[in-house]
Amino acid sequence: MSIRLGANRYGKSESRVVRIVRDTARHEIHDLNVSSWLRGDFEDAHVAGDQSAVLPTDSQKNTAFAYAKEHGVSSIEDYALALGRRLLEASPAATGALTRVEEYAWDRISVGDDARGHDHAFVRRGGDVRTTEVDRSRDSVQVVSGLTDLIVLKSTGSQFQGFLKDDYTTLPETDDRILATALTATWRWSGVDVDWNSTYAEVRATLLETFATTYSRALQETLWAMGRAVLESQPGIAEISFSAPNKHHLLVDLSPFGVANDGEVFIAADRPYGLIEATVTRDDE
Ligand SMILES: O=c1[nH]c(=O)c2[nH]c(=O)[nH]c2[nH]1
Repeated sequence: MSIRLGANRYGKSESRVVRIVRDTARHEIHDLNVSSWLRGDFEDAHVAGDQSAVLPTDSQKNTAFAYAKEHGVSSIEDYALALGRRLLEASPAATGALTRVEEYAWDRISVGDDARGHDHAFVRRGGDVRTTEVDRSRDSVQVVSGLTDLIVLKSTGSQFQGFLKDDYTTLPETDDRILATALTATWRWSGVDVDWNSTYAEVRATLLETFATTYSRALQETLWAMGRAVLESQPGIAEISFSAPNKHHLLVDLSPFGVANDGEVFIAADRPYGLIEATVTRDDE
């Protein structure tokens, strides 16, 4: 019998790093969830109990906090690039470092009629979360930007019909339904010379506008339309991937009460949900 160690990696997950920029009276906040992993030759740590090559996950966590100050957080991508570079430098046995960062957005509290909002009081913005994943090896780097939990709904402009039917198919065809999802999207950049913050806002706006303005014959078609629109407008993006739970809204039968329901009252079913996933990519990638 031959047994060997397979793929392995290790790191610190979900350090909640909050960086306040307080160089002036008008503070800024970056509220992050940071995870890192090192991969490489860590065989001895597993099979011989020898930890001499292992940079502790505690040190990885400390670096995440120190770098929030030493490098700063101009964007989560820029921060993750720097953190990954440092972890790789600090760990000779590592061949790669993966850094994942989520950012929770805060808005300034508006006070009176001052449109600028308060200098140092914030209210957490609900909704979607910006994400990045930076994968560094010794001679390459790959940046994926993204968002998760972008909850969107169309109250019409969506159908689902003409689908394959078998003995177990009961779903009625519909030419007018609610389409809703909590979108996760990740887009891979072909380089790193990118304005991370402005492109993030542009991609998010493109996703929303395409969702709103495209008639949907299925969530699959909507993902394709959103992906195409992003690749058409952002030459630096090589591919975009989606994970989209179909948040079913089922028409409630009000006829027992003698009440008509022409697409007006729905039950939002949380489970089960269809899960539609797709990647839209350039031909030459
Ligand atoms: O947009 C949809 N795609 C499907 O694949 C599917 N399947 C289903 O039951 N409803 C839907 N809706």
